[in-house]
Amino acid sequence: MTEHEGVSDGVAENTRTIEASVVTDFSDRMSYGGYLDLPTLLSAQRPISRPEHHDELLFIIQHQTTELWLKLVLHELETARDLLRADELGQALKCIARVKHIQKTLTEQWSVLATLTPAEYAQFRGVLGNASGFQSYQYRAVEFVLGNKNAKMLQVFEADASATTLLRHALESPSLYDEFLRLLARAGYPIPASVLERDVTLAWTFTPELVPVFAQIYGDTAAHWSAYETCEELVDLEDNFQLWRFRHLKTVERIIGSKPGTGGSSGAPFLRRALELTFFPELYAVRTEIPG
Ligand code: HEM
Ligand SMILES: N[C@@H](CC(=O)c1ccccc1NC=O)C(=O)O
Repeated sequence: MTEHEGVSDGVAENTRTIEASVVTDFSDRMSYGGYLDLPTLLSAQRPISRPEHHDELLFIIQHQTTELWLKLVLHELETARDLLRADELGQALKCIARVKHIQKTLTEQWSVLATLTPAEYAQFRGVLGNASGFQSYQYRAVEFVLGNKNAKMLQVFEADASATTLLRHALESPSLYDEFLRLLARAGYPIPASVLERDVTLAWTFTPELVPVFAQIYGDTAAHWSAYETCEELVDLEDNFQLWRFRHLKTVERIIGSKPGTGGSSGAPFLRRALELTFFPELYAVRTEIPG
């Protein structure tokens, strides 16, 4: 032992001394793996190709991590919607800010899957049968919470009672946009009664009467700051959502070209049409009305 051991021990070996205070006995204590239930999480990757294809693990983990993030996106968006209902605008914006970061991560993550070549994917695509991301109920619930409702999307979940319950609840609840418009009405903005009383189970469609309301907000941002800020946060959400859809489409094009999808759709052409969907059309239309 040298007199400098306290600071230099292990440095030459490129190892770090574990401090004596570090807890090592977890026989009777909460541990990392126990808290996170890692045995469950890490036993949920079960490739089914035989012999097992090297890249199937990538395919599974890409989907599972997306589903985990979607779970949090849904949690945050539902909370944001409830906070808008309670006129807690600042707190709602905090949730939306978090969702925006998750969306960026999800969009960026496509580059990992893009390392899967067409030939590699073709070697195990067959085992997927008719499974498809089209059957992601969390993805569909996020679309619903953002207002793009479509009751027909519940059809594919008929054999899955818990997915149906989750989606039916999202279908029948007012969307984030519905609650924002109700908040604006409470704040004195002239939101038409037809908007406030609409059937919230239907997809939101372009409502021209709202454009002058937003034109007033965008025409004097200082006077309408909190409404304006929320509008721009919603535009960010839609923008990010579309970027994810675009990267999905482009990844699909490079991996399966124009092959039909395992879910039974035409594949890339079907995904391309999703780029025409919009959550907050009036927030885009208002831009045309800005003088100049
Ligand atoms: C090799 C990679 C992938 C390919 C070739 C692919 C292909 C497709 C195709 C062709 C569809 C249309 C439905 C069908 O007929 O199957 C679809 C839908 C979908 N996929 Fe993927 N996908 C891939 C990866 C992913 C990943 C990683 C996710 C993340 C969860 C995902 C989520 C979705 C979702 C949510 C839909 C429904 C989209 C909509 O309704 O517009 N996909 N995918
Ligand atoms: N629809 C894809 C298959 C696919 O990507 C997939 C299969 C099972 C579980 C999730 C999937 N992801 C997205 O559609 C295809 O047509 O190749």
